[in-house]
Amino acid sequence: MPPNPALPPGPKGTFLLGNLRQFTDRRIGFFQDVAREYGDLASFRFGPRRLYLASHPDLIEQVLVTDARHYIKHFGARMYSPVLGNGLVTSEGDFWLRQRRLSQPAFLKSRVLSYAPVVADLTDRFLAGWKDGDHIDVHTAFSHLTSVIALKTFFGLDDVGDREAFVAALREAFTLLSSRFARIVRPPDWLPTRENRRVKAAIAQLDKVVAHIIALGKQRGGTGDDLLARLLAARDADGSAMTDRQLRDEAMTLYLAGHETTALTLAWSWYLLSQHPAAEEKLAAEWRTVLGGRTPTADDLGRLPYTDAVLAEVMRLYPPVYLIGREATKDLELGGYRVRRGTTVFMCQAVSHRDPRYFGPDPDVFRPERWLDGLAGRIPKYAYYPFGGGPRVCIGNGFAAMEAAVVLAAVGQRYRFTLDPDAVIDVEPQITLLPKHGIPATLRCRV
Ligand code: HEM
Repeated sequence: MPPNPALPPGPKGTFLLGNLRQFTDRRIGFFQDVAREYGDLASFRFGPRRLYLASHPDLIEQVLVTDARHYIKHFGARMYSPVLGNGLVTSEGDFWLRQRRLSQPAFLKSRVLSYAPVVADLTDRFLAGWKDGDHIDVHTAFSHLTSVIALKTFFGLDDVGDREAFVAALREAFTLLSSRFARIVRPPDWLPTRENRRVKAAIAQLDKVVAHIIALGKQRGGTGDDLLARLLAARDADGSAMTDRQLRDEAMTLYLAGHETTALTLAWSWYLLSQHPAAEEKLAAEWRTVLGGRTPTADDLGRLPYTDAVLAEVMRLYPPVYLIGREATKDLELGGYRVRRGTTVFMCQAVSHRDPRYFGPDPDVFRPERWLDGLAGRIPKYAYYPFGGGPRVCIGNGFAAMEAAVVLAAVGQRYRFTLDPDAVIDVEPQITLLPKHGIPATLRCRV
């Protein structure tokens, strides 16, 4: 049967903006309402731009896997290309494939597990600065730790000055670019507006800092254990290596894709555990039995089922990447409807992961036990997809799982977190799912 040429059902919007205001006001709430009211495939509009929301696992699989070659990343992802360049997250086609093949060996399971001792050591050092009764913002603290871990394991960077220069330059460039996302009209990049000049200066500064990091990597002769050393040594089938520009783009991409996402997993973990003492106690019991106070090693990682269940449940309720988008490169079919070339299809983990069809009558409840009896094998693959799927699945998912489990167990054996009684915990969905007002808490020593 030919696809229905009509649009899938969806909310009414205003003439000029479409549904953009509803989206910018509530983001996840907007997607939840759209899925609930209009079903597994809905449509809406941002200004002239036509968008779909796919909420059924089969439709998500069709976009991410079956029809993957006919989709590219959506317009929002392209907005960050001044920072990310042609790195793995933003590149397309043959170029992306070549880069993915060159990078993949650095993410082999055995390589990833070899970073566990570095993660453990940096976490121990980080904890040396903590004491019982300290008041912290959990999100800020774990962003700092995962940033230190990323800069060391990705680039071999220890120097505090280099680290701070990189983080500051990146923050400036990213804040400027993020503010462009929700605008329908923005001046073209070549126009010398005040904002464009600031973006240009911020990116020039960032490029300088990254060039320095890459030069340091080359000085070490590519012999280090970090990801950069592995990218420096990587050779294509024709023997060619990555150019400096490619190295810059991949370095930036890995850092950006790889540290805040893991920091959020940890921050939301401590928040949820602080609210669920029974789950926290079970976790502590698992660590006592398996680790007995030791910082976990790579060998321990397969022996911590409750830790894995907690992390799966945290990423179900608070998926660090809560939205994925793809743009059709030709007219396609999806769920019986036509997807015109240029249409963006969104898939929202924050909606899918709370779908009662797959997560039962309590989809909003934090219950790690639900993962212990084989739930992952019973639900469709794309009912739960914190790391995306298909050819563009997260290349760092094994790294993230290792890092989160090591840090959680290393920290959790020593400290608990008591949330401030007047804390307001709310989400701020930007590219990742941030806690809007942070997660203010007091540290309590476990021993
Ligand atoms: C809990 C932590 C993490 C989460 C939830 C996460 C999530 C994701 C998701 C959903 C995608 C797919 C985006 C799309 O399809 O448009 C992705 C892609 C990617 N992630 Fe992650 N990520 C995490 C950690 C990491 C780490 C640690 C690294 C690097 C070491 C990393 C590097 C990347 C890269 C390079 C891509 C692009 C892959 C490609 O398109 O070939 N991520 N991530």
